[in-house]
Amino acid sequence: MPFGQLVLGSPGSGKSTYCDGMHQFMGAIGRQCSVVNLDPANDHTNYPCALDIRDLVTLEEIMYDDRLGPNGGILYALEELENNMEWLEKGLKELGEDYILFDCPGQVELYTHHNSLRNIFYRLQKLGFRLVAVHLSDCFCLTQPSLYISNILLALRAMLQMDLPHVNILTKIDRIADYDPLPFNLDYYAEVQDLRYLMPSLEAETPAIRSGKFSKLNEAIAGLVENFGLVSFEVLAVENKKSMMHILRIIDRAGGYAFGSTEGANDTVWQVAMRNETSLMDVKDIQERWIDNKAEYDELERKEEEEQEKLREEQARAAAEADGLPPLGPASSSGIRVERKKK
Ligand SMILES: Nc1nc2c(ncn2[C@@H]2O[C@H](COP(=O)(O)OP(=O)(O)OP(=O)(O)O)[C@@H](O)[C@H]2O)c(=O)[nH]1
Repeated sequence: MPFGQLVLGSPGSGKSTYCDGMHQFMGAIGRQCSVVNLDPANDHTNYPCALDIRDLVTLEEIMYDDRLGPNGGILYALEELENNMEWLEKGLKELGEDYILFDCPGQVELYTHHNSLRNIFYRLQKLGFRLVAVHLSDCFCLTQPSLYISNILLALRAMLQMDLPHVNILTKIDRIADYDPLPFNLDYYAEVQDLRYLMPSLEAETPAIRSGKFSKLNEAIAGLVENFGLVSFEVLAVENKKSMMHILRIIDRAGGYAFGSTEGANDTVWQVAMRNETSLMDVKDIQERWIDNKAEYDELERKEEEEQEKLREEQARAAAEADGLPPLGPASSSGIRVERKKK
């Protein structure tokens, strides 16, 4: 049974970098996976692209042929894909891969109200794919209450529209310590606790429109988010292996990968749950990890990785000697290194 992640998020939230990092991380843990590019505007991918929507349709062609702008062009391209699902189905079949990362376009209309993306994945579900929507938001949004609340609304809308197991992630969390100090602990934002505490800073942000109506609107939005009670965020620094491991565990649970590809196969659900429970205890307090003691943790993890690297090299050398082979060069690093794009 194939599994997949739909990587969603507004432009620049880190979707392609995530796909690249997750692809490398899965390679390092021995899980075969492929990345499929579904963004018709993405003409350069850092990851090895197993299947590319641009082989079916490109944004430039659509904009030229149909005289559309970039936003309309992307929506039209996804409608094209929806009408040519055989192309995607055939491509996925030929790949024969058990795990696929789908790098989606950044146009938010595609996962707030336009139906093509939803219909495409609905078709894949019918083919047996077990999918998880992974919705990314740049943690920069925490620096302004209005941005943070907009991102919550966006995440909520995407959850309702995509109607799939869903994991929301605040990306680039390694940068959060570089921004101005936040008025609340990082957990407050990640757990989406009572938004009413943010109201004074929200109103201070826009003094020109402060009014009774504005306050009521904000309270109504806070009430709406609270009533749904669906949104919370995980945090991620894509080059940090522990952070990637934590995210993948959560996604595996959300999509059922953690329970094996067929019910009753291998370990029981309880065995898997027990195993994950102990590993989840390793998760640190995010405020402490990414803000209060970030430098100390970075240094600690760097040393840990160096030691693991040395150990791997020694083991590889010992294994080669035992087999009577010539000594090996340095073992290949399983660290995630992603290419940085200049924006
Ligand atoms: N520091 C840091 N930078 C990151 C991280 N993830 C992504 N970035 C950077 O964020 C920028 C945008 O990342 P992309 O992966 O291009 O974002 P995208 O969502 O694919 O963007 P579009 O293709 O425009 O929709 C790049 O410069 C990345 O290097 C992270 O975890 N930490």
